[in-house]
Amino acid sequence: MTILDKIIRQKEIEVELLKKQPLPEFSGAAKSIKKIEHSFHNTQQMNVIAEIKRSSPSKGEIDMAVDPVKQAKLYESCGAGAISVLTDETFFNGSMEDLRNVRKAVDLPILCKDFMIDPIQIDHAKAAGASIILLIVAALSDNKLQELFEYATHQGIEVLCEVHDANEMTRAIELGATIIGINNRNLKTFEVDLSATEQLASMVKNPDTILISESGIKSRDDVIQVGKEDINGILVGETLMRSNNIAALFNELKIPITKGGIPNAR
Ligand SMILES: O=C(O)c1ccccc1NCC(=O)[C@H](O)[C@H](O)COP(=O)(O)O
Repeated sequence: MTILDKIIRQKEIEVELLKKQPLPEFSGAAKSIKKIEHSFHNTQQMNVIAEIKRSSPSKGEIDMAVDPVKQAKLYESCGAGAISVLTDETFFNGSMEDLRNVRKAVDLPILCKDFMIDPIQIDHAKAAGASIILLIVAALSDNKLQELFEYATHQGIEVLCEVHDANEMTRAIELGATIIGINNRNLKTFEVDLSATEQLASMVKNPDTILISESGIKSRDDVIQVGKEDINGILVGETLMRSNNIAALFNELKIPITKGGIPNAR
């Protein structure tokens, strides 16, 4: 059984529990939630989705003592375009409470980084103040993917549709996903290969699709590599969480971009 299978099995248990709980009040109601779809178009620098990640199955403990609110405010002040909060408890030591607290502290779009298999999870993400949720194509049948995509969209929640290979990218395009994340990490083997972004981004022909390169990005050179294709943003977790100079790291990662990719990257 792969780690993704184990995570999904755990989510099935959690979903049954969520269905027995009352839905918390929407804590982010007072905020005007900015959309990634608008803010990631036509920018002049690489957009950074900065992640709050205490630990992970592939790396173990990263920063168990992190204060998610302090970290999110730091990301915002350094120019993050959005914040990703890992809300899974069992495998990443995150929580929906983290997201709720971050929502109160920052005005940026917030991605609920979890493993969605049921609409009830989208309700809880929305109630905590998420503006965008993740749908991992590898973890969902076509029917489930469509159901969750339509449900989230109908709720006014944006969807980051995550792919790792050509077949998944075809499914995301056929679904009509407007924001596609190319995960450089294979969630079954943990292997990271930044060339996944280059290979899969070229399959996207709609210039309005927002493309995000996810995982394994550590340096300016890595951004230049994934930016050979026309991507709009990068999702960075571990490197930011381990950095002791986050402002300098943002300067390194926020490379000028133009339509068609980073100038001179090829
Ligand atoms: O990070 C993992 O080990 C992992 C394992 C299984 C499923 C998902 C996993 N990570 C979620 C992510 O997609 C990353 O947190 C995100 O892309 C940031 O990656 P990184 O910059 O490499 O921390």
